[in-house]
Amino acid sequence: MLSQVSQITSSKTVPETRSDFVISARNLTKSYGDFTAVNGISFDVPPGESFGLLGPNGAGKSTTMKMIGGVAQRSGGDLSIMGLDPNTYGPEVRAHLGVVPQQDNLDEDLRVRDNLLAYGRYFGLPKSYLQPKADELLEFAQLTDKAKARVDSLSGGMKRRLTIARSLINDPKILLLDEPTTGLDPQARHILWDRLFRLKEAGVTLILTTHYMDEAEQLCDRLIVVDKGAIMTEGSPSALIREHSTREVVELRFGSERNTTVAAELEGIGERMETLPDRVLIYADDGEAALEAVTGRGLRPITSLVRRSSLEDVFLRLTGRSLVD
Ligand SMILES: Nc1ncnc2c1ncn2[C@@H]1O[C@H](COP(=O)(O)OP(=O)(O)OP(=O)(O)O)[C@@H](O)[C@H]1O
Repeated sequence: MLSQVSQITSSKTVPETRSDFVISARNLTKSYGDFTAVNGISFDVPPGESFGLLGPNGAGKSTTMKMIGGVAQRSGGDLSIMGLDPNTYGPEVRAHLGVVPQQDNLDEDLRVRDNLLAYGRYFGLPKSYLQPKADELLEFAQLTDKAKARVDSLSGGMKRRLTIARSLINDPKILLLDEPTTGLDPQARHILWDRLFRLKEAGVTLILTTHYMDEAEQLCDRLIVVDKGAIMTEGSPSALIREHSTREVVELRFGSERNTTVAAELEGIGERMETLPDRVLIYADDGEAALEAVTGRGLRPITSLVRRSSLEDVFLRLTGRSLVD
């Protein structure tokens, strides 16, 4: 189907390109006046990969997505999508992309199924393709029984699924998802993750931004950790955790007054310590042994928790800050 979409939207002769990557970025930069939102980032995404941009608010994730999606012009660097430069081949590149923006921008005046049909018509897709495709996508988004419902009657999770269904109308090879589950409750997030997994299984390349470490760990084969417009590190979630953290972490809460003063008394326990306003983190491969060492010194935290290291710990290690402020 994609070729059909490409034919419909293509106005130029598209060069034959060969690349091992569906997206390649080199020194990608975006400035707004004097402010550099994306500061020379480089990455490659092979086909079928689920690739994440993880970072706090303002890191430059959405701006990067907008450059890939052709919504924002880059200020510098090179970008290739399916071997094509989106600056030169905008419509041809967009024919390969599905875009799920951070804010749902569904047409609230149209019913659920009509949203899909209207979007498909905008792509110039024929009715004979669109009717069955809309039904297939409603099924995929678990919205078949909502086909005739008004969009404003849908829950946040349903709206997100409809936005994703809509982005798939042209059978894209690459799906761009900007903060796909922000604002959703845990159940809605899990349903969405499951749908995204299925797309990945079907061979769609997923590019997603998130500031949720659990989402990145669940969905991403590989990710870049972005802060202040630059890449801090790159790798699979498990490799990043292995490289930048210990196996386990002990979280101790001594009360807001004491958390910052207790550090000296914990000296030497575990491999490393982070003191945050609300808790102290001790990094150790054996968390239980580290906790025993704490209590062995006569220290009595109000709460204690031994957990596996996560991408949050990677971010903290690299930036000294928490992912979610
Ligand atoms: N049109 C714009 N004009 C000026 N500055 C902008 C514009 N768009 C984004 N910025 C700034 O660029 C920086 C990066 O923004 P961006 O939206 O890419 O971050 P983000 O990592 O996606 O964070 P969020 O999750 O909050 O969207 C921010 O400081 C933001 O204020």
